[in-house]
Amino acid sequence: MKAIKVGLLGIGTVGSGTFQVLRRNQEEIRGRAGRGIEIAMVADLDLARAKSIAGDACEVVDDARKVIANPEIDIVVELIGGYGVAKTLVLEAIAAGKHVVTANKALLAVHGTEIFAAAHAKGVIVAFEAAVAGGIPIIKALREGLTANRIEWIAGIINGTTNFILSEMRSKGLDFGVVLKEAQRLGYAEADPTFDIEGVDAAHKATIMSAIAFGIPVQFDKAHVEGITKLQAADIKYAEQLGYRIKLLGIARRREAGIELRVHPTLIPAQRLIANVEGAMNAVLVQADAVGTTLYYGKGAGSEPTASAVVADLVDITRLHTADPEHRVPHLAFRPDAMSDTPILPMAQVATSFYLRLVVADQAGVLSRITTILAEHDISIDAVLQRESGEGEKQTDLIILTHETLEGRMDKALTQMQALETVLAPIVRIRKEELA
Ligand SMILES: NC(=O)C1=CN([C@@H]2O[C@H](COP(=O)(O)OP(=O)(O)OC[C@H]3O[C@@H](n4cnc5c(N)ncnc54)[C@H](O)[C@@H]3O)[C@@H](O)[C@H]2O)C=CC1
Ligand SMILES: N[C@@H](CC=O)C(=O)O
Ligand code: NA
Repeated sequence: MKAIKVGLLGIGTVGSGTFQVLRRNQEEIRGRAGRGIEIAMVADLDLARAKSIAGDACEVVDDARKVIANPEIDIVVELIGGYGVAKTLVLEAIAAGKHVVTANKALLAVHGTEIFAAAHAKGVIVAFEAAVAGGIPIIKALREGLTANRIEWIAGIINGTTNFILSEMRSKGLDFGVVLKEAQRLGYAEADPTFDIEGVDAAHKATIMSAIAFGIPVQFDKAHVEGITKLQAADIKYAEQLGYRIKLLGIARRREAGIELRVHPTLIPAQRLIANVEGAMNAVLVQADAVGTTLYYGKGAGSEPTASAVVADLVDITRLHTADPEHRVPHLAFRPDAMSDTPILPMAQVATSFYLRLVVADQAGVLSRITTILAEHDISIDAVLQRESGEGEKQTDLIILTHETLEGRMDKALTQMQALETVLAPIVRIRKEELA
C-alpha cells in the first residue's frame, strides 16, 4: 500500500526529533501501521536549517500554506507552537480535510473547543499525545486505558523545565537563573520560558487532562496558575525537615460542587514515588474508582521523547483514518453530546492543607495569638515547628502545617495574622497534598 504522506510545519526541537525517529524506525513503524509513513514536505521559516536537517529526502519550503495546499498530504503535523499563526494553520489544515497532529498544548488549552468542533464537523482527527507530558502516553491512558473508570483526581509533575530547576536547586544548591539557562540549552523550555516558570505551561496541560478526565470543555481561563518564581530556598529546606518535597503540581480534582483546576508549588510527602521524580522527568498520578491509583512516569520534554508521542499519533491516524468517524475515539474521550457543564470551582472553594511560614517576633504569646486566629476560622493544626533563634536574635521562623480547609477560610485567617504587629514579614503560604 502507498505510504501515508505527512507535511511537517516547523522543524525545530520536536520537528527534527520527529524526522529522525520516523526515519530510523521506519521498518518497525510500517509493520505496526500497516503502511509506510513518509514526511513528504517540511515548512520552516529557517529554510537553511530545515534543509540541513531534512536533506534531500523531501521538499522543504518556507511557506506553511504550501504544505496545507498540497493535495498529496494526508496529515499535517503542527510543531510551530503558540496561539498565533499555529491556530490559523491548524484551522486551515482542518478546512482542507487534513488530519492534524500537534504538540501545541497552549493552542489546545485555549482554543481547543473551536479546533475540536471544526475537526468533528469535517470528520478529521486532531491528535495531541505530545501536548501533555511529552513522551508519556497519558492521553492514551486517560482516554482509552481508563475508560471504564470514574476519574477522581489527577496530580502531575507536567513541566520538565521547572522540575529540572527545583531538582538542581535542591540537590546542587544551584542558582535559579543558571539552571533555567541549562534547561533552555537542553531544549526543554518553551520559546517564552516565563510560560514554564510561571506555571502557564503546566496549566495548559492540566486543562487538557481535566477535559478528558471529566468530560468538560477546555477552560484554561478558569485555571489557577502559580509558578515557582516566588519559592524561597528556606521553604525547600523547612519542607525537607518536615518530611516533604516541594514540586510544581498540576491538579484536577472532582468535588461535589465542581472541579478544582490548579497549578502551584505543592508540598508532598517525601516518601511518595512522585516526590522522587527528579530532573526534567514528568509523572502523572491518576486516582480512579475501579483501578485505584496509577502512576505514569517518563520524559515529558526534549526532542525525541516528544517525537515519540508525535509518531505514535501518526501511527494511530494511519490505522484509523479510514474508519467511520463515528467509530473513532472522541477527541476529549466523551462524545460531544455527552460533555458535562460541571463548573470549575473558584479558588476560595478549593480544599487543601497548607504549609505556612511566619517570621515572628521572638516573644511570649505570639504562637497562641496565631493559633487562636486559625481556630476561629475552624482551621486545625497538624504540626508546628519553630526555628531556634540565635543569641540576641529578636525574630524567628514559625512553620505551621494545617489539616485540609477551604482556601477562602485560609485567606481570611491570613489577612488577620498578617495584621498582627508581631508578624514581621509577608506570610509564606504553600499548599500541601497527601496524594494518598
Ligand atoms: N521542546 C519540547 O520539549 C516540547 C515542545 N512541545 C511543543 O512542541 C511545539 C514545538 O516546540 P519546539 O520544537 O520546542 O519549538 P522550536 O522553537 O524548537 O521549533 C519551532 C520551529 O517552528 C519554526 N517556525 C516558526 N514560525 C513558523 C512559521 N510561521 N512557519 C513555519 N515554521 C515556523 C521555527 O523556525 C522553528 O524551527 C510547541 O508547541 C511546544 O510547546 C511539546 C512538548 C515538549
Ligand atoms: N517546556 C515544556 C516542554 C514540554 O512540554 C516542559 O518544560 O515541560
Ligand atoms: Na504524552
